Amino acid sequence: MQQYREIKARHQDAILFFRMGDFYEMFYEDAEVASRAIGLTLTSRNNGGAAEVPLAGIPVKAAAEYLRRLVGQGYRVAICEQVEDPKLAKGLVKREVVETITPGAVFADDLLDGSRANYVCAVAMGRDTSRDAARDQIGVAAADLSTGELRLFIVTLADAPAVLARLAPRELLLVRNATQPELDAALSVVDNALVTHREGWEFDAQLAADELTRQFDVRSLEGFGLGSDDRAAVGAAGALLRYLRELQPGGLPHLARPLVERPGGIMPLDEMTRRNLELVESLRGGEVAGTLLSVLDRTATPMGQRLLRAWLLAPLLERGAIEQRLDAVTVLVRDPVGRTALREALDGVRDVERLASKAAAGRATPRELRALGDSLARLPQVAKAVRDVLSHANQGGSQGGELAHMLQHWDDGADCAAKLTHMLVARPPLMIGDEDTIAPGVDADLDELRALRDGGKDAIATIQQQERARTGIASLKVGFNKVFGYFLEISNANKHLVPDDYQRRQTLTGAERYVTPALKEYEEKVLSAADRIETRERELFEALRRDAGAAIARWQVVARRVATIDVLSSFADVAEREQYVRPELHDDYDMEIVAGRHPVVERMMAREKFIPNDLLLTSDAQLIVLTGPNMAGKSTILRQVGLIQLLAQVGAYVPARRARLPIVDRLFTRVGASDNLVRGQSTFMVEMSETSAILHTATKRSLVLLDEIGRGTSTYDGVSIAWSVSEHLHDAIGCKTVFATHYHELTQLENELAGVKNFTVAVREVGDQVLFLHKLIPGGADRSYGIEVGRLAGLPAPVITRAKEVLALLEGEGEQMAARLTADGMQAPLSTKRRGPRMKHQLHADQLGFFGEAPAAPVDASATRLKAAVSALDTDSMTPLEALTTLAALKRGAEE
Ligand SMILES: Nc1ncnc2c1ncn2[C@@H]1O[C@H](COP(=O)(O)OP(=O)(O)OP(=O)(O)O)[C@@H](O)[C@H]1O
Repeated sequence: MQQYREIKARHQDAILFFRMGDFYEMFYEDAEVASRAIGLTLTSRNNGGAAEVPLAGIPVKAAAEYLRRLVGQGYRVAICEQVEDPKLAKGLVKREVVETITPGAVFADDLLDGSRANYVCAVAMGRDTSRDAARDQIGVAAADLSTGELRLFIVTLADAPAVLARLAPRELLLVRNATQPELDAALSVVDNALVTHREGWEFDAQLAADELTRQFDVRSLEGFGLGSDDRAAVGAAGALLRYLRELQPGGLPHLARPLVERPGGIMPLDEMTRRNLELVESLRGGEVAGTLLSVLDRTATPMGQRLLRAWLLAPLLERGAIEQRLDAVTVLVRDPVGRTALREALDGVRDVERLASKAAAGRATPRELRALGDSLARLPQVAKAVRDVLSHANQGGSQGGELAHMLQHWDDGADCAAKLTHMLVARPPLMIGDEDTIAPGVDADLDELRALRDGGKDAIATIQQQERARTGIASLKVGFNKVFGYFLEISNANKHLVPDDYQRRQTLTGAERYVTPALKEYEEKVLSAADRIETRERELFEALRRDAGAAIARWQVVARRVATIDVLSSFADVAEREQYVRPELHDDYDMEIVAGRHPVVERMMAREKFIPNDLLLTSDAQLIVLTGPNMAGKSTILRQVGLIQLLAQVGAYVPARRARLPIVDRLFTRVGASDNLVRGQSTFMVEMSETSAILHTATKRSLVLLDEIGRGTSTYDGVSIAWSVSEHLHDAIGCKTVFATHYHELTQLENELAGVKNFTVAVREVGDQVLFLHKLIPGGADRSYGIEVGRLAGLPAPVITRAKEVLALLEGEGEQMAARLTADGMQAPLSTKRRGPRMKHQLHADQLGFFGEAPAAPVDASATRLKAAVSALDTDSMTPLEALTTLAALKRGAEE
């Protein structure tokens, strides 16, 4: 236990799997935690007379499954192996922790999702002093151990959540005890990540620079595009490297040189937009089904699948870069035959990125190394298919954009592929020794040993014939087991025929097993050959794996290119199948979508059922107020505009007949009330902070899509906020905006502001039923048909009838109110600038009065009346403003 305690002391925060023979044992608290977490049986062990030690063990062979479950629940597990042969050990067997597995640092396939990267991110805060006004700067270092990818991000505090949400790390490394409330807020977008705190000095930029230069064997970090102002990112990378090295004491030979990303090239997508547009996860359930990703994913390789996901979360901002991708998609769309050939070539390509990483980390099994070889061997076909597509395109005068870049300095590692497929058998075993791994004809020694082994086996088979003839026992057979080796088995019925020179080895119920000197002689040959074969195979295999792994940088590059080709061809495939068009991008303001469709909703119905819609946003119509009944399709139109713009900036074709689009610098989508209660904020508060973020960040070049601002509060507060938000977006920001709302009052904005246009989604009334036409037409809606939708949803008939009565009453009230307002000399009923607080108050009191729940001011002065009024209040459903207003009314009542 002494050895255990010493090792455990160095791995306090992990569950220690302590190797003892064929088991990993866990002791004390580790055993208790593991037994609770994954239902292991807890036993105990007598610790030399001292107290009982809780103990739980798992067989080494079954460890992968237990690991998967523990790590899946967010635990870290340190694997402590016996690092010397117990037979050769003098005294206690030496043991060491060979790796620590955490949710963010795993290699095993069953702990990874092939369709997404598995990042561990270190985040540090710094200051950018290079500008006139020093600004907070966030450095994020992200590593995916399974692919060897290392990325550094230098972002502003405001953009940090977008980057982190995009990376969706499984594990976060933060400075211990740092008081950084701004950073904590930014980090709140990361769900379900294991947080690991590290000492502040580990994030020191100077130390980190040393760490990085040592790891990548370079003189300075300038070659990576890192300068002295990037202290936060460098610090984060240093801390991350140090941490990963601790987890992998064997080193990180497969870690690629860092790719640095700065603001500018990529549009930061905030969490609400990412969620509301359901880019890679559905709003409900967080699944891929029903997302943009699910529609666009026709990739053939896991690398392509991962890259597609990353692209959808990182739209581009530079027109040149976008056009490069679009050019590539165009040549692929125009050449269906070439594209089919390309997709066929891609089809058998496995996860080169992860397989190569395993090879470099010395973990690839024989089967995986062969899969790497087979996949690399297919790459020349991929290159040929791309070349064919490009040469067709060239004949038509097109250069091929990004696709052409993929072939520049193309290195598919044909040499290595040939070596791997030549040296390894076609279907190698999972482990050396189970079956042959190295192909025949590769190594003379090995061939000779195999001839010996096979000759021995043949000789043994001959012995069976000879001995049957000699003894006359037809059922005599030669067998083998690991304990006794080769033997001759004779059933009890024939025991009397056994010759004298047979030596008995084993007695079974119905038979006896014997050996002869000749059998032993061949057995010796066969077994020693088998031992030597395994040793030689291991030598050859490990050398081969080292060679393949040493070229990791080449494989990382080619894997990335294959992924890009795969995504581009997936875009082309979807474009053709779903009849998407190439967006026409320009640098001006206007946005024109002709017959646009929602890529996901249209797939949920027969193609002709989905009604396409046109949308024009220009400086004369920069803010569209979109009203219309419930269920008419307002949210669908809103989202489809966002998705079309996003797809265009990702470099994909878009679901429309024609789309002339500007490049927008930001895309904001606030839809409905998102459920942020988990984060301890009220729905309305969340809505307001999201709106506030948009107003602070949007520019003239942004696209803002708002659905139902202000719904979470009282009608008058809501309308007032929606009104002033629209004015601000129109006057102060000037961005393109589509504002879907049930507040029909907002349609009056069209009369007041030059760039506002009203649109509505048409419905037709047939009798007392409503037909949803889903067609966008100019003008405003005057009714919501909410009750009709309630009826469709199955509200009981009496409730519907009563709702209609109440509506009629309310509408009567509204008319009276309008009349009163006009009498008061108000121009536009909702020109809030002109309407003072007194008036708001008065409106409110009317509203309360109608429902008769709260006391309308003035309240009777007597204490009993006041008490009754207070206890009648439904405080749970009141908004803060209602509460204040009512309180003021009560106070006035009390004072009278
Ligand atoms: N263009 C369209 N063509 C065909 N069906 C559509 C179209 N747009 C929407 N729909 C259908 O109508 C349903 C309701 O659409 P949506 O949620 O966009 O309505 P809404 O006006 O935003 O409703 P609410 O105001 O109640 O939120 C969609 O789920 C879809 O089935």
